[in-house]
Amino acid sequence: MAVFTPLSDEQVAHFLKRYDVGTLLAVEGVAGGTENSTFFVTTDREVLVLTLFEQGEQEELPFFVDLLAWLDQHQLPVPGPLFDREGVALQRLADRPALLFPRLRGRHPEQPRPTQCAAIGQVLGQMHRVSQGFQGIRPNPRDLRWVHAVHSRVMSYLGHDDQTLIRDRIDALDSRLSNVVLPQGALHGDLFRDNTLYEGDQLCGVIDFYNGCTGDLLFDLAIVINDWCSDDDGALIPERYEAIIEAYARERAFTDQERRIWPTMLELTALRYWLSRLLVVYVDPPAHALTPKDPAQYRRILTSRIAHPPAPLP
Ligand SMILES: Nc1ncnc2c1ncn2[C@@H]1O[C@H](COP(=O)(O)OP(=O)(O)OP(=O)(O)O)[C@@H](O)[C@H]1O
Ligand SMILES: N[C@@H](CCO)C(=O)O
Repeated sequence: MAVFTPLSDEQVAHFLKRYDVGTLLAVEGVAGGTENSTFFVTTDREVLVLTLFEQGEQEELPFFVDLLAWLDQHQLPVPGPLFDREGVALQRLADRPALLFPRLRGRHPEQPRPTQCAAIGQVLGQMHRVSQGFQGIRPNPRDLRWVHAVHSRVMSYLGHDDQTLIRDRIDALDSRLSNVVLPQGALHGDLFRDNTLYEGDQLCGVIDFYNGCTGDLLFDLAIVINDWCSDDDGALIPERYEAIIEAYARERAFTDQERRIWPTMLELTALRYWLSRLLVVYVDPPAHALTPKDPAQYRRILTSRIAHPPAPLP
């Protein structure tokens, strides 16, 4: 469930008066999602999404609003935040920060076809090109420094082999990533399949930018490859991998440094999600009773990336 703060129809109707969006017909809580309260709001003119921010770094919300608005202005398929009659996007409702968005059509792809993979590769490449002109700054909070900072918090819950795997990987990443300078820009930061909406092969939108940040563009692509292209054993699925990489490369050419560091970036982002999922399970469970995502899946992805380096970037 993902309505942690219920809202009455009267509260929503009153809230909508700030905007030029028509009058309320219906409000429906959205079942997906784990962090925020989300509602589909139907007016006599359109269908909207209302998000209440329950937790996380709320002082960062202006960055996310600016990034979404920037991508929307550059014709990327994202839900650009709605601005009220006074030009304000970020509001308060039920004592929480609130944003209103257009509702995008479509469903999350579970087993994406190569054509659907090509669509996300193309849009991510376009997004990265456009994001290089974005002025906002929010250093990537889940990079190798974060891995260093948090890994010791989960070690005592793990067996000897897992502890050794994590220590060895951090050592390898340290030596391979020192003095590496890669193309920078704004990142989605969590572009899993369940943060996209498709109708057939058409990508209708990319949502949930609340891990958005700035940093190595390649980090974002590696997150996508690990989630979209891994089988149950963690191995890469070649047809999906090729479709994403080829479509991305048509939008943004890779540098030599990126080509060299690519296998390392896949390992770094696999370790990042293994650790973040371990933290949720053992250290910092969410206040709400939700089934945590399986950390072992990202252990399998990590060991597969170490054993079988990917096909080189074009
Ligand atoms: N603009 C939108 N158009 C259509 N559906 C949306 C939109 N925004 C959110 N949703 C739907 O609401 C669900 C929850 O939204 P969101 O991902 O922002 O919440 P969350 O609590 O941050 O979830 P999580 O971080 O677990 O993905 C999404 O999975 C999607 O189904
Ligand atoms: N996409 C994340 C959860 C939301 O941050 C994961 O699969 O672990």
